[in-house]
Amino acid sequence: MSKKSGSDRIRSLKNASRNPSTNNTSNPSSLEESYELRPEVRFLEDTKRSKYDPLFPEVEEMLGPTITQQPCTLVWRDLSVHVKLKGGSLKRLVNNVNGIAKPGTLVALMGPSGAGKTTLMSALAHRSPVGTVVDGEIAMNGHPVGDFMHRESGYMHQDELFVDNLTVIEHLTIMARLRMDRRTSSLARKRRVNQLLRQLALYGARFTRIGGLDGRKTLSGGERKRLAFATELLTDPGLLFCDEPTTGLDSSSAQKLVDLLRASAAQGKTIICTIHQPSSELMALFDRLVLLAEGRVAFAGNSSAALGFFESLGYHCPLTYNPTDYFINVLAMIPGSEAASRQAVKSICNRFAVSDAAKELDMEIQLEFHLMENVIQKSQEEAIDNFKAPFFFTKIGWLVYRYFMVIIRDPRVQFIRILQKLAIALTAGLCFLGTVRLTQTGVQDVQGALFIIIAENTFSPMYSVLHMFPEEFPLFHRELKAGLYSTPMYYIARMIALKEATASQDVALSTIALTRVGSERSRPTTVTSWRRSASKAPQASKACCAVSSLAPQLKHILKITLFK
Ligand SMILES: Nc1ncnc2c1ncn2[C@@H]1O[C@H](COP(=O)(O)OP(=O)(O)OP(=O)(O)O)[C@@H](O)[C@H]1O
Repeated sequence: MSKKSGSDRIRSLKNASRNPSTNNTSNPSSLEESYELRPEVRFLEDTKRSKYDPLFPEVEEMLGPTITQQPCTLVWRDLSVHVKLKGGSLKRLVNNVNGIAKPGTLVALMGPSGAGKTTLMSALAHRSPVGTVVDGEIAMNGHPVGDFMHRESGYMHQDELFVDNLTVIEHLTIMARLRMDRRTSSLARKRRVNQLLRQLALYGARFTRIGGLDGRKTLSGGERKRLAFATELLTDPGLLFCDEPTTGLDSSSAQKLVDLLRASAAQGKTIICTIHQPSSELMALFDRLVLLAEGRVAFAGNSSAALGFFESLGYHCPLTYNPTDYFINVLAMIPGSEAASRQAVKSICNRFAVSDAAKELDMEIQLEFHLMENVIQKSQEEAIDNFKAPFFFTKIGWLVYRYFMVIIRDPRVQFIRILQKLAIALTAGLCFLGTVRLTQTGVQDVQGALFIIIAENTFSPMYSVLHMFPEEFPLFHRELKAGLYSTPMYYIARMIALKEATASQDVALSTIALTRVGSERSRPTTVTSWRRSASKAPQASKACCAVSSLAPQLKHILKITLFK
């Protein structure tokens, strides 16, 4: 593929979204052509095959894509978002906003910090935090938004969270199992993972660990963002929300990521994206710009029309200025003159509310609500009801696999634990070597040995899981809200993985210590003691997991357990 100049690329990407003939999900070449794939993802030089390879690329080429996304139109009218404060009063974060996002469009949601961008996007995606009150109408394809939005739309968070010890392909495979319809064949799942690895230029890094502290190669910031994007694209949702996807990336990685968003929009997706300080070239890739300030819409429309609107209000962007930076500066609160800034913002929002652009937008929204009520609602309901989540035990199985990998992929911790167990077992065994006798002293010795073994099998697993929940809570909470699994599923899977991974160590401790202590004459007693002491560890772990889940932070848990 020949290298295109920036403006050529923007033109071709935009044309792709406008031209229905190329705007077809059954033609993956449009994405590949518009997004310049790195040479290594073309597989030509890649001869290494392993059991993790999702599918051989030539088979993939033959089969072509299977998933067909549904075009999504999202409309919101008179939308206000309030948050409940401690005293019970409500604080308004988003104030009576209207808007529309159509298939094939990439919408940039911009505004100064604290303008309400994340709050608005969470409300649109039906992912508002607890304690938030959303008023107004939001509809996707004629259906008021509800829990189905977790399945029908993707949400790329600003801070991407992963199980760091997994490799890219393991992560995507597990996510495909948890997210995709249970009737999707194994072949189709592998094909989807394979497609995404290729399309998002992650194929070369498919065996790379996502993160970790053991000095191994891990994903770069840009690759992590692309992996987060790939995760959301697994089910090929028609609607995608991206919260500051370019934050923390250098300009070239940011450009590549927005190119990807643009290319996805060109395939018919509706993408709403909050973004900070985009360059002019990046901004040119967006179809629509929505400027928020103080929770209100200061402008909505084509980014080129924004300049005209601000100029009509007397705000002239200097030639050397990036227009979007200029708009944000105009709408930002100036320290020391907040009242004047607020007044200026209020006046801009009021002027926009009565502008021709706002009237046009209102008409479009009214029309969309009207059409939706009559035409599409039924088919959308059918499509929503049609989704079949994976079975309970399938999810548990894949979660167990994931957590098992987390445990065994941290060999240093395992190694230290084994050493510690061996040391304790040998010390206890040597201290009480051959002390099992049917005398008063013998019984007391056995009691002492059992106490040490049981204490070790109880307290050591307890403390080793104390940090577990606080560490995993953010990811657990996010995946729980996304409907990937339920709390009981998480708990059961976590416990099974924990038991399987550590049982051998606990059994080894009891066995070594008790065989040193015990004698040939009391083998039945030794076996009973061994069984009882080894079984203490899982029970202790489970009890401590319950304590671990009581508080979201480790310091709180230490306070609970140490009674500080
Ligand atoms: N739970 C809450 N309680 C009180 N105020 C809140 C709460 N959540 C958000 N806010 C306030 O609402 C406003 C909008 O927050 P939001 O996160 O939507 O802004 P933003 O435009 O996304 O900002 P940024 O670009 O800095 O991420 C901010 O002033 C924020 O402090």
